[in-house]
Amino acid sequence: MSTTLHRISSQRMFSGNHQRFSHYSQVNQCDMTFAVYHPELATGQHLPVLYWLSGLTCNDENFSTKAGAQRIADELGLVLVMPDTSPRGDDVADDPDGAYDFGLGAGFYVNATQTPYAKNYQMFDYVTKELPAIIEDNFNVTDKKSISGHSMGGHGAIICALKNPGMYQSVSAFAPITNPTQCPWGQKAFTGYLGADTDTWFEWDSCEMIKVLEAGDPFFTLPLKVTQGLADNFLEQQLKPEALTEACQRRGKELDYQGAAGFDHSYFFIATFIEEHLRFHRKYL
Ligand SMILES: N[C@@H](CCC(=O)N[C@@H](CS)C(=O)NCC(=O)O)C(=O)O
Repeated sequence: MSTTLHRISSQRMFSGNHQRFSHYSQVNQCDMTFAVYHPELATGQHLPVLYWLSGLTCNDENFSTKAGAQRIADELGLVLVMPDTSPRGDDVADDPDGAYDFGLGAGFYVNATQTPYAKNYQMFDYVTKELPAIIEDNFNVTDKKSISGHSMGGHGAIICALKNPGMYQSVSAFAPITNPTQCPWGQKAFTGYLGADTDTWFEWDSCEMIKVLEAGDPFFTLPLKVTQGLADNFLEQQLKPEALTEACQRRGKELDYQGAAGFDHSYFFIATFIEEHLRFHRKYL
């Protein structure tokens, strides 16, 4: 069934346009917002897509206004697609205390199974199925796609790749929450979205999934790049980059890991390294 898109805004930017859309999401059963930057290097040219998944508290606008990605995407001929980080709306369940790390702005890119979240929080299906179908139906894109993100979204990007063998050409992450079953942000989110039975959490944890990957899984050869600020105040308690580097090392999975001295968790960090990540993805798209 085709989806009706409502254009919220359209701004000329470099050779192309930065546009925001809303639409009714079948999987999340509410209106969702996303942004697309499409270079117009040659009118009508079909271009590959990089999906960007943002972190806690964000919507589509944090990345589009702070990362400075469009200038490089324009040069490289890459379409950027930036979804929101959760369902939204007055009828969508939120954290009971309105906390920033669960509920609105914090969908964690999982498919919730628990009441009342299961009704609207199907963010994994949204970013890996519904949104790509909408993008392919409505924009001049090829079927080549890669995925990247920050923090909750950095982990989300890795999970999307792990759970969809062959779907992406490359994956990268800035300061991902690598091992959510072992950190407070992840434990809170997974308890709320997936329930108290921790056995159901492992298929949503990148380190746990890498541990049990079958030999020959396409993830083993998927280009993977991670950049982590070493002055990030969430480093030890929430992000645990060594959990991911160790999981990859144990399974012989190549990982281009860069610790960036002096950088924190902010979009100043992302703005500094986004060009490296976009050039990395372009090689495979
Ligand atoms: N609000 C939280 C931190 C939330 C946070 O740092 N969010 C990151 C993603 S995990 C972000 O990108 N924030 C929005 C921004 O910097 O524009 C706190 O004060 O501890």
